[in-house]
Amino acid sequence: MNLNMPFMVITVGDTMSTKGEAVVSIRGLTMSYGANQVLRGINLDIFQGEIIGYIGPNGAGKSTTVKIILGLVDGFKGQVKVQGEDIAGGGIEYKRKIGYVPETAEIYDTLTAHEYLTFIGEMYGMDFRLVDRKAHKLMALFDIADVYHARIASYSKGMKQKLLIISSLLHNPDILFFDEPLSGLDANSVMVFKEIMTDLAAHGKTIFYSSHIMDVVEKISSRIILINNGQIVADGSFDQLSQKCREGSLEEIFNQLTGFNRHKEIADEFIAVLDEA
Ligand SMILES: Nc1ncnc2c1ncn2[C@@H]1O[C@H](COP(=O)(O)OP(=O)(O)OP(=O)(O)O)[C@@H](O)[C@H]1O
Repeated sequence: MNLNMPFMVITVGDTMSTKGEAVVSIRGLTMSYGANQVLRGINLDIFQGEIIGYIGPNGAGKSTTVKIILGLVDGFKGQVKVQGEDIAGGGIEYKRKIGYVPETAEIYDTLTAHEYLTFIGEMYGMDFRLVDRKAHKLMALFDIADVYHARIASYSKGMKQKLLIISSLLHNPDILFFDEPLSGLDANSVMVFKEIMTDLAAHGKTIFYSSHIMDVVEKISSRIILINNGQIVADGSFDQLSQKCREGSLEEIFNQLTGFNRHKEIADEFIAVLDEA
């Protein structure tokens, strides 16, 4: 592992001229919570059909970036455009084209999935019967159709996660933001969801996928963006990043670019503290 260049910026993506207009365009994005400057000048263009693996250490600002794009967080500086529309303009129409699986979600869990999903669908202007039929079919494909009329409070963690995924996709959005979408899913469901992501991109959808599961990000992403200390420190396909960093896995690239190699030392110290009398 080469730790001599922990904070270099690696950008190896194509230029805009080869890909048309950006679906999401971010310029000079900064964001602070009080004295804590979380984002320090993010510049980013995301293009149709890309699966962006958006990675970085805990607290790096991944969820904050997504929430700003979705219009859920105010107080940022810089410019964010979604399909050419500046989100600071106050319009909400662009949100119809977006689906979102948040890292942690508040679901109305006294509702049944039937009630919840038809409510969400109708909020997007869908016909009740259409959303009901689609919701039931999608629940069946995730093997949870039998609880369609059961209260969400009775669901396991993975069942709730499947429900969140379905609710993000019901209205067939063009741009998907998935924040740790695999959380709680069993191995079979992970395989299904990975295929769904690939198919969505092949159908021209754009996916912004934030996760700490490096081997999935490595395999699924057409482009990987790593942020550290509020800045983009790497941007390119896995093959491009691995050639530049001379590392074999995304986990090792992550270690190198975040300047981290103390895992063994920290684990040893952790055990030593547990052993203290
Ligand atoms: N509502 C908030 N108020 C104050 N600080 C916040 C708030 N939300 C996030 N932060 C801070 O912003 C920083 C970035 O948080 P964010 O959730 O964007 O990180 P992340 O990269 O998604 O992390 P993780 O990988 O742990 O999910 C952290 O220091 C966090 O404490």
